[in-house]
Amino acid sequence: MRRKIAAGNWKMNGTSAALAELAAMAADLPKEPPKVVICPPAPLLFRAVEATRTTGISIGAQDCHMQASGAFTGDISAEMVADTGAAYVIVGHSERRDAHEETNADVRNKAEAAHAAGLTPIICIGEALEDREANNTLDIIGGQLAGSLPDDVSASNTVVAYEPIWAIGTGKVPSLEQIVEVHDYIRAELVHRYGNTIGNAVPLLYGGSVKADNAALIFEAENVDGALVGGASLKAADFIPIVAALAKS
Ligand SMILES: O=C(CO)COP(=O)(O)O
Repeated sequence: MRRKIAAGNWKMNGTSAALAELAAMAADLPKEPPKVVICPPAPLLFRAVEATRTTGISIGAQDCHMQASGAFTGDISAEMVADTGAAYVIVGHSERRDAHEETNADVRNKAEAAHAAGLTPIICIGEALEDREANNTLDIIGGQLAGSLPDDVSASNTVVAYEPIWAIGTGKVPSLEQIVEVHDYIRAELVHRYGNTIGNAVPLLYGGSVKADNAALIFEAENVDGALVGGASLKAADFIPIVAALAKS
């Protein structure tokens, strides 16, 4: 069975006061929880790892640089992320592809840097509204998969997150049929490139306006193995019901 993962991306939200939410999440995890990963802003990584050390929660960063070190003011390397005790790193989020002009090749290089540092990259892909409206969704997703995923993907070292850009922070969620179509396509592409064993084992997350009241329906899709949650991961009271829905699915 594939790993189920409930991941929270706090984006540029949260100061040290937000660490209390991690304790609240840990206290309310369902019995036999899925893997829970919280990705706070980088300044909180060390303390978030400390705060979750004896819980079932893992910590991830929201980005890393593709180089191991050097003159890259303001950036952090995968090795630095790993040094905090974090185990995951989001790469290729659409907000970084957009605001920082990250290309598929950049994302692939970041995923390779993550692997080299022993981190599990959560590699994000997703189409814009104009791609969806022009019926180009699967072409875009296929190109992002081919360009953003490294060759050294294994059953345990990579997670892929499908986040349609038009669903992020908008309250708009694709229909279950649309989610099934894209996730089945991603699964088929992974099997095609990496073979049955690896392709069928890589967890696929859905992201984009996942909330407590729509999570159970989304988790009905066979190739949805969890969620990458933005706004609803900031508060334990909003996030734990999503974790519980995943545990039940
Ligand atoms: O971008 C996202 C997670 O990475 C999704 O954000 P929302 O859940 O706020 O729509």
